[in-house]
Amino acid sequence: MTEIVRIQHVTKTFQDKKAVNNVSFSIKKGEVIAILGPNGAGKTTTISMLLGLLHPTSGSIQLFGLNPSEKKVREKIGTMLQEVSVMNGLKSKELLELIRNYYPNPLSLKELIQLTGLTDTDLRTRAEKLSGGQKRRLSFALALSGNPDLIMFDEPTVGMDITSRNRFWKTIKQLAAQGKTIIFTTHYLQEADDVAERILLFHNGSIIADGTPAEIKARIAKQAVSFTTNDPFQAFEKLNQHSVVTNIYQKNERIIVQTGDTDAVLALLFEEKVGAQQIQIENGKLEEAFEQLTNNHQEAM
Ligand SMILES: Nc1ncnc2c1ncn2[C@@H]1O[C@H](COP(=O)(O)OP(=O)(O)OP(=O)(O)O)[C@@H](O)[C@H]1O
Repeated sequence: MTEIVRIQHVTKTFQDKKAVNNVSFSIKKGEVIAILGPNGAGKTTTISMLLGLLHPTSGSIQLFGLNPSEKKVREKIGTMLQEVSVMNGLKSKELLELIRNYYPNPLSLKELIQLTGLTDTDLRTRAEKLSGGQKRRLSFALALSGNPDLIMFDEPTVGMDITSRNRFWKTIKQLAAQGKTIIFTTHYLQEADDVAERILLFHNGSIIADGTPAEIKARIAKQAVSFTTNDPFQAFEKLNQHSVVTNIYQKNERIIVQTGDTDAVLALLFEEKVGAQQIQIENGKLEEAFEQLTNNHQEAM
């Protein structure tokens, strides 16, 4: 598969603050990537460098095998930044036509309307009179107007209501299905889990985990099998002898068996005849994985 993004040993220092610290990763065509992390993790700085708006203090960045600031690269990129600023004096439709004309292979107005949900009223309104939500729709349409191969967003859903948010992610999934490469930053674990195929988890300027949402969960969130039984004491005794059981405890009426292999524990429940009822498999939550990863990392430093 074609490599679209390659970042090698990139560091960005502001005064003596290392906002991004020796980060390397590459992204292939068609991947949907979430850059996830708490405040100050280095997400915006990374996206800004990918967009060619900031230059790395050291290390190298290539997009489509070229420098991010080259015209050939810029024509293939669409973006919507946190601060939405649009040109005053023009109606949305005029602005869209203007920007579309910059690109060799733009999307039609009809396609842009279909993708972003821009309304007739939006299109007729002058840029300075647009509401926050209308501005967002316009800037999303502007981002897509050049029919970009690579789309990058910095916290795209901040300030969107739930309907706009759902619509936005539906469109992103549609674009991903067409083979577009998509990178977005977010604080929201749920968003990363729902939309991204791969998460780069940033903390203090470094990548502390890189994998699918499922891999990140499996790596550290504990999975468990839980059940009820008439004889908890006997269940404890029997299950505790097996090395596949990492921890066992009782919570409310349920016995919780933590493990790296829920299938093996399930088999044990029947082999050991512990009288298990109402059996459930509990998968680790991404929220917990996120907290544990960032906490562990802090402790290690
Ligand atoms: N222009 C700048 N000058 C000085 N320090 C900066 C500058 N830009 C960012 N920083 C610092 O670099 C670190 C990383 O900032 P960055 O904005 O990349 O984080 P972030 O993960 O996007 O955070 P948030 O989620 O709050 O937007 C922070 O400590 C920030 O204060």
